Amino acid sequence: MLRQGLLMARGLCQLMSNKLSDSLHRNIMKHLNGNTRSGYAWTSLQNIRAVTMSPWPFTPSQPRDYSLPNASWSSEMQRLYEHYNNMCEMETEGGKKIKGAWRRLPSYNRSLKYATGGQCLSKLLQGKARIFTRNIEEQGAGFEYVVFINKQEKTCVCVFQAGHLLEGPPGHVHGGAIATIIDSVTGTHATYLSGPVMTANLTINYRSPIPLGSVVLVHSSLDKTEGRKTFLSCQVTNTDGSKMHTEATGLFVSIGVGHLLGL
Ligand SMILES: CCCCCCCCCCCC(=O)SCCNC(=O)CCNC(=O)[C@H](O)C(C)(C)COP(=O)(O)OP(=O)(O)OC[C@H]1O[C@@H](n2cnc3c(N)ncnc32)[C@H](O)[C@@H]1OP(=O)(O)O
Repeated sequence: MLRQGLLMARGLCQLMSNKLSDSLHRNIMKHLNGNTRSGYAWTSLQNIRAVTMSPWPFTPSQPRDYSLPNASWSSEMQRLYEHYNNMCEMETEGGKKIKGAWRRLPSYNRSLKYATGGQCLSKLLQGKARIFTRNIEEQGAGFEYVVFINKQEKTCVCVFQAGHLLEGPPGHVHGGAIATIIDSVTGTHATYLSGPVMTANLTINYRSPIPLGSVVLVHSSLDKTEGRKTFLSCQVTNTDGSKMHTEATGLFVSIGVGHLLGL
């Protein structure tokens, strides 16, 4: 009898506590969606990982991972996604799944999600800030892309489908949009290899126009590292590699977080 009473009391407490934290959570999310500075979560290394820190008991919602397929992806985009994704995880003869040489990098639309506190963090935070390549809400209209990285070979490939809002010459992709995807892919690759970096130099040769709506591959490879400097090469080709669209080299310089804050 006593035991039953205790169990009921514990259940009631749990129910009240869940209800309370649900309601607090709802209020916090309402507050955050109004772009006010509350809670604390930071998604760093743009396309690499999301680290979410939140004071108990407020569990923030999961951000959308833009690197996952959506309805706007063409069959070619989907095929290449599956091609590289299958190399991320392999099945042994015994049916056991093991890690492959490749990794898909998740991608979010904010580098800083929610933040409070610290002067430095607040200085960086702009509630309305969005990652340049992920700021068009309409699926398929802007940059649709997914980045895979091969740790062993120190190479990186991005499957990129350019939407109609990226037009430059009639029916073709704007050179600035091409530079943007190159900077994002090589910058992500350099960050993965060397930690936080900034682009110091990007040299681009445009060889052949990229048709709007087509799918291309953006390959990035490490040339060398020298102290704080990471040198990468990049090629943008059609999906069977028979046509070179763009070639580039990039220099990325390692920075401390203080550099971004102007300290
Ligand atoms: C959280 C992250 C998420 C990262 C998420 C990743 C994905 C995002 C990708 C987007 C990346 C961007 O768009 S970044 C945004 C665009 N880039 C920027 O705004 C950068 C602006 N520039 C700067 O802030 C600065 O100039 C730096 C950081 C690049 C370098 O300044 P510094 O730190 O004072 O270093 P400094 O001594 O000048 O240079 C270091 C070495 O590099 C050489 N060096 C410097 N600049 C150049 C150059 N243009 N061309 C040749 N060499 C150069 C120097 O000679 C020196 O060589 P030695 O004497 O040692 O031999």
